[in-house]
Amino acid sequence: MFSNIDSHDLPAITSLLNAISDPAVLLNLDYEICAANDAYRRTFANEEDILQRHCYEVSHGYSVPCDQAGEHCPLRQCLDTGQRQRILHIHNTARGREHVNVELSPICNDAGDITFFVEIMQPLQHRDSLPGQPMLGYSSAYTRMLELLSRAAPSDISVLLLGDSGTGKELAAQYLHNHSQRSSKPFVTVECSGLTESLFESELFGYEKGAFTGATQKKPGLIDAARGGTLFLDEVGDIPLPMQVKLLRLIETGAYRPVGSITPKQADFRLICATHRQLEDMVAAGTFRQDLYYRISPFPVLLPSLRERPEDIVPLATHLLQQLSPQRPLQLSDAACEWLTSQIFPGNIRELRNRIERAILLCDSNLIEPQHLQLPQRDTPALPATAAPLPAGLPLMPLDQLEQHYLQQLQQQYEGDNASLAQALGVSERTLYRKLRSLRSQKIDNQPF
Ligand SMILES: Nc1ncnc2c1ncn2[C@@H]1O[C@H](COP(=O)(O)OP(=O)(O)OP(=O)(O)O)[C@@H](O)[C@H]1O
Repeated sequence: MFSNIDSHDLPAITSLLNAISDPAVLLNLDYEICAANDAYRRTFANEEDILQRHCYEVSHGYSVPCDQAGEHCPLRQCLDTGQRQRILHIHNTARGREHVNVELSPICNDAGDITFFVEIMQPLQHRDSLPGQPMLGYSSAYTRMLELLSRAAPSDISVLLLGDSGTGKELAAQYLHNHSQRSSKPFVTVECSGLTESLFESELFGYEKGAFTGATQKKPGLIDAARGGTLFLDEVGDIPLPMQVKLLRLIETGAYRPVGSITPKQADFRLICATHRQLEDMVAAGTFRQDLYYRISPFPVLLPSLRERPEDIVPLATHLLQQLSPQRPLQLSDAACEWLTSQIFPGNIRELRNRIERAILLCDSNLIEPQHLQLPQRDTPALPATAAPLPAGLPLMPLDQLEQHYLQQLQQQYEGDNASLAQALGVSERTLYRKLRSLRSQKIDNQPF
């Protein structure tokens, strides 16, 4: 029947595969499913006969192998390297599209040539960061990010979550905690921006009675609250330099002293940090300690912005619609989907969420149209009124030169507030920094138009 498998062998191979509790199949070199265990049939086959069908067609509905459809193909990689491969893929299941951890191992003949593969699949269950708050996204940029999270979650490694505002860094931190061995212990968030030095110490380390005016009783700190669990330092890039030293000491020694106490205490937490800032640039500028940067960043994960995953906008908007208005059977019209996909959301998912929340209130029927989603004035944040219009009769010049003049002028108007400037221009701060860097390196003259 199939390459090298006799139909008489099928029951024995199937019962071997049944020894694996996760869904598993035997594949041949032609990507055909030669045998499948019961768990696979229950999870993915949906009562269909899947033997002799191609894995890429059953799993993804493709007519060609994944690597020819622009995705990573573990079978191809396994063939190329001869090694076991692990990857996070999106599979069609009876419940719809789901992320699945795929592990593919080669089986060789006596001559050492690969003849078959055993593929074991673990659906990435409980993708919820919080109850009812799934990490939603099917684009390859998002799937790659989710794969990193799922690999890091079970270990105790410190993770640094990077990404623009509203990309889901806090949700990702919750996900890491919920899928870690510390998940039954507390998840404690420290909002680092705006903390003064004394507040930082007393909030984080706690204090003894009488340690300072107003300390009428002993108070445990957030490190105590996170004992055994996860400490999430949000906006870690906003911690001023004097406090960075204290944080570094804590991370390096695991020891701290409550304010007013002489007895050191031992901390026990897994550290997750997040920032929308470019920490490497801050290290270069001397505003973030290099030693602290290395301590918090052994496993950096970049959360993609919505601009990098426009195909996720409509699924996200649909999910938000159901989440924010569970009682009403609201839907997005085709025009609304088209409009949403064409938009730039500098505030990412948070901004999308705000638009949906507003549209729910404005829509009287069950169909959300573009006008419910559009803001009254402009759809992209307007530049301030002080932004000078380009003068008429502007000499013809290369576009990149024009961009440089324009950015230079805007930078003066924004007085160095690059975060606001980036938002107004609809680009990430990272992109703006890159453009400004090239502007500085080219030393264009400072003349306005
Ligand atoms: N993948 C996702 N699926 C569904 N909702 C999401 C996803 N990512 C983020 N959200 C929602 O978007 C909003 C913003 O997410 P979150 O607060 O985690 O972003 P953030 O990157 O931490 O933002 P900031 O840097 O401004 O603090 C929240 O309401 C969150 O529930």
